[in-house]
Amino acid sequence: MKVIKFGGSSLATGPQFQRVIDILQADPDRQVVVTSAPGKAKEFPVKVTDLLLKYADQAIADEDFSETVRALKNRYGSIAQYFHVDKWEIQDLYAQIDDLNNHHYPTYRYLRAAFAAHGEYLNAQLLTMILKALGEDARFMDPRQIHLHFEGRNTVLDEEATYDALGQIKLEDGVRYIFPGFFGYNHEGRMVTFDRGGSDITGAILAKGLKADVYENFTDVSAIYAVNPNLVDHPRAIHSMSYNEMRELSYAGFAVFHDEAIIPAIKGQIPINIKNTNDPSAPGTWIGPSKEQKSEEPITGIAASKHFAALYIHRYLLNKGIGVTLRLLQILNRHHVSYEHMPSGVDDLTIIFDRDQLNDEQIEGIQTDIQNEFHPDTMTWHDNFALIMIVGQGMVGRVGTLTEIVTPLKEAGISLGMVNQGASEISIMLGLEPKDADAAVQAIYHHFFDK
Ligand SMILES: Nc1ncnc2c1ncn2[C@@H]1O[C@H](COP(=O)(O)OP(=O)(O)O)[C@@H](O)[C@H]1O
Ligand SMILES: N[C@@H](CC(=O)OP(=O)(O)O)C(=O)O
Repeated sequence: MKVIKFGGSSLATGPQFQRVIDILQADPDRQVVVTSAPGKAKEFPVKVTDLLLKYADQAIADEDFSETVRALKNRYGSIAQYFHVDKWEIQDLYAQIDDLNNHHYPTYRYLRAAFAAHGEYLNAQLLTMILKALGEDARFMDPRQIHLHFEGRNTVLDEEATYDALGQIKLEDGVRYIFPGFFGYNHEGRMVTFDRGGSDITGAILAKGLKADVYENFTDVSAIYAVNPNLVDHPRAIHSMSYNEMRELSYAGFAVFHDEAIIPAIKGQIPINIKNTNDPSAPGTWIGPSKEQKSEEPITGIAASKHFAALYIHRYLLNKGIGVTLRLLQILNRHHVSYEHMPSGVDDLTIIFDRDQLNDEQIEGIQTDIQNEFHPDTMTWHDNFALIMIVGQGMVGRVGTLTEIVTPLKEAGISLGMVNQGASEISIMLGLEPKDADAAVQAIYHHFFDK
């Protein structure tokens, strides 16, 4: 059995839905289907999830949302019309859009989650209707088995409850099960969403929980490329890579697959195949356990992400102080802040944060407490910081890779704020100004791949 997830670009229009149906019908093993909300298309520049969040914010602010609701109905209506879906069935979807604003939600966060989740919730219902009309035995699955709750800014999966519940599902031959992605429910039965792009995570959880042979993830590119295709023309495709390589690359900016979606796949040892809905015969990219044979290329991919911030602290004999790191972490804990990385030198260290997770009050509070407790010689806050991750199993034990990475940067006149190599040796992280990040990625890519 295969779990097959379609991204928003694959389900954006009627013709795209037809491609999805052809892909499903080409393989009876594609039994568990995960849908995203309709994404962008040439004629629809805004994703349905963004429209729903706009609708939510307008409802919260007591503003007129009639135009937004019209746009939402138009998205589902145009797909339904393409397949001549029964008028009453479309009306039912429209009523669910209208009804969103008639419910009570305990907080704005739950309200926004319920609105956003309906992008996939309605799309899964629509796909089920269309498949049934085509004579398929298709069943809509409300993802009640996926137990989620909000914890601070994060969404947490209750693994035991989820995998117990999924373990109870007995799949019948010849039936297709259509699950909406991106959300689950808390113990009060409220919809709780993952972060943006989280339908990939739903697919991975179902693949593990239902013991799939493979997790197919259909998107709008024919492979994962060694570099973001928006930065380099015709970049080299990655045919296969390890879970750990993908985890690092998606963490650092390969938005094609959500970084947290790797974890259930690793735990269930489910191979992942990224494929293109518009070119389904292309082999795509395989992601699985570590390759036994060493790759010929030292580098598998280069990713960049610009949503970080960094705090640089310098004080002579910082390394001699006992419990310095512990006390720093206690300060972060007091301000409910988590950090991403903490590379250190003899007398200094840098703490790297996800900028999107911080507010101004926390930034101020952390600096004041560090000032009072450590009296650093220098402390500087970099509000915008970019990280580049150069990843490759082929770097392990290889001599001179770092020189090869920094040489093209020197030639391009790009200065680095930080260099850090992970203990696993499969990645090297560079920290630099966001304005230099794209040029740095291009320079490193051309050095390694344009030979
Ligand atoms: N290294 C990469 N390889 C392939 N695509 C990438 C890479 N980095 C970023 N992307 C972007 O990811 C996009 C696909 O992800 P996404 O838009 O989330 O798709 P979907 O709607 O199918 O979920 C591609 O169109 C591409 O622009
Ligand atoms: N629809 C949600 C979740 C998702 O995973 O979408 P996509 O598969 O289009 O990235 C979002 O836009 O974030």
